[in-house]
Amino acid sequence: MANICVCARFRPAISKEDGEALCIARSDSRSFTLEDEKDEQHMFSFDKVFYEDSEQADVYEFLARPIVRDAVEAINGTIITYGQTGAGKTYTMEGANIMETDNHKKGLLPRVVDELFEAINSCGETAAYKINLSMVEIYMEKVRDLLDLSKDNIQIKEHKGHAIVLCGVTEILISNVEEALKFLSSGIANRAVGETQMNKASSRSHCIYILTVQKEMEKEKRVSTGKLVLVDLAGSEKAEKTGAEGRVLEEAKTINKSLSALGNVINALTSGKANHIPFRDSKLTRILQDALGGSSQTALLCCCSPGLCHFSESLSTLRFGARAKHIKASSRIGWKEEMHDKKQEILSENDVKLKVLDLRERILKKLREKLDAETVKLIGEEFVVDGLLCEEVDSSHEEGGILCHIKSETIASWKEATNKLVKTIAELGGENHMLKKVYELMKVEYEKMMHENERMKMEYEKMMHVTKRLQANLRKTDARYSVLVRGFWFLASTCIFLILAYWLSF
Ligand SMILES: Nc1ncnc2c1ncn2[C@@H]1O[C@H](COP(=O)(O)OP(=O)(O)OP(=O)(O)O)[C@@H](O)[C@H]1O
Repeated sequence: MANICVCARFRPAISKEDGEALCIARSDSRSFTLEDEKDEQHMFSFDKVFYEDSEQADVYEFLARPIVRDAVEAINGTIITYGQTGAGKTYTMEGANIMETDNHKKGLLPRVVDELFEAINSCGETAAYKINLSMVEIYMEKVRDLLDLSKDNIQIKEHKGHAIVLCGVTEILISNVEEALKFLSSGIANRAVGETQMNKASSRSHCIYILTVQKEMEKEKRVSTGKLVLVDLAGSEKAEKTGAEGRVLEEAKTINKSLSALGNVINALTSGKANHIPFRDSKLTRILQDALGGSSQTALLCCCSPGLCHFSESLSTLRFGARAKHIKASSRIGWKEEMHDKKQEILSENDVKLKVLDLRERILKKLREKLDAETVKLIGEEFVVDGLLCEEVDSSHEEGGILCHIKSETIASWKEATNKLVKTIAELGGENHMLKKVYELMKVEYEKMMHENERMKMEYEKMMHVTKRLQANLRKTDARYSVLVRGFWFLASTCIFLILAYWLSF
């Protein structure tokens, strides 16, 4: 998935909206028009649009499945649901209920869990997997551990390798789908939920589900990790419309503030002058730093209500999505290049170590020819102690870990590049095919023209021959004509002379 995959979803009208006019006119599976009461139209295009009749499974297949598959291969991914309160974010994420078994109502989260376990169970014995689950919510600008409510102010730190870490968050090792759903269900029960006019069970917090997939390859003695983050954002809302007051109003203000901070980050990332991205302006943007500014594969689902009365909220949600669509790999390249440089640095360090090792082996081999084995061993150890020569490179050490991490980043960028290449190759293939056809046509035309040319050449030669003959005839005719003229003048002058002579004789 290049850059950010942005989709829009319109939920069906709910009972209290029955009979209400709709604000959406479908174009195709990627674009639609939003219309207000005055028939003013706003065209939008996304990677995919899920209309009112779309299935939960369709959303999962398009938006989440590729990211989940990649997480198993140690590529980080983030899925975010965004939108107005009551627009269907939680329904999309969790389903009607996290334990829901009805396939029509089952949300992204249980499907993600299913797919993760299916993927790791079908990979054979080449690798051992561990899946850990963490769940936090950002409520009133505090990060709370939903799996251990005593941790109600978790700190966010940035690791050396730019990864965002939640310090001390509970991580539960889950070994099967049932266990995962059980913990998810108890975490969800701990979420801050309140009733607003718009939504009976409105999420008053941003909820973040983190599934970490650790893959241990025994043969290669390597461990790699893929982090899958699902974010169910709290809904943006207009206080006057939701009828919020008191605590609910305070919650709404905090939610709107953090969503504005998210909007500012998106604006900074898409403005092209991203010297400073205000990730630190809110807990939400800080946690999403990885997903938006880093190397994670990210999918954003803009949830909207289809009713005309929600037009302005839907418009602002969709504008947010349209803006996010412009977050390009370029703003995330800095990180990738840094990782690439780091990788090169480590690789060249290892290269030097290998050369030194080779030198050590050669020296010790020479010494072995002259000295006994024990003395050579002692000298070898002395070399290492003195720092003259190094010990063998162990790829499973710290660098191995960094390399694994870098590898996942590199795989992601290579994958992205490969996808682009495949697309370009397909396009070029099409162009090539067309050019070949044009070439064939031109060849036929050229041959026709050459043939015509030959014919014209022959015609020309014939004409030249005729012209020459005509010229020769003309010259002959000219000569005859001058003889005749001269003869005529001779005869005429002779006659005149004879007439004069005759006349004079009288
Ligand atoms: N695709 C859908 N199909 C059927 N019902 C839906 C769909 N999407 C949402 N709903 C229903 O709409 C209502 C509001 O949805 P939901 O709670 O998911 O909204 P939300 O965006 O999470 O709101 P908030 O931000 O307030 O938490 C719920 O009753 C939900 O069951």
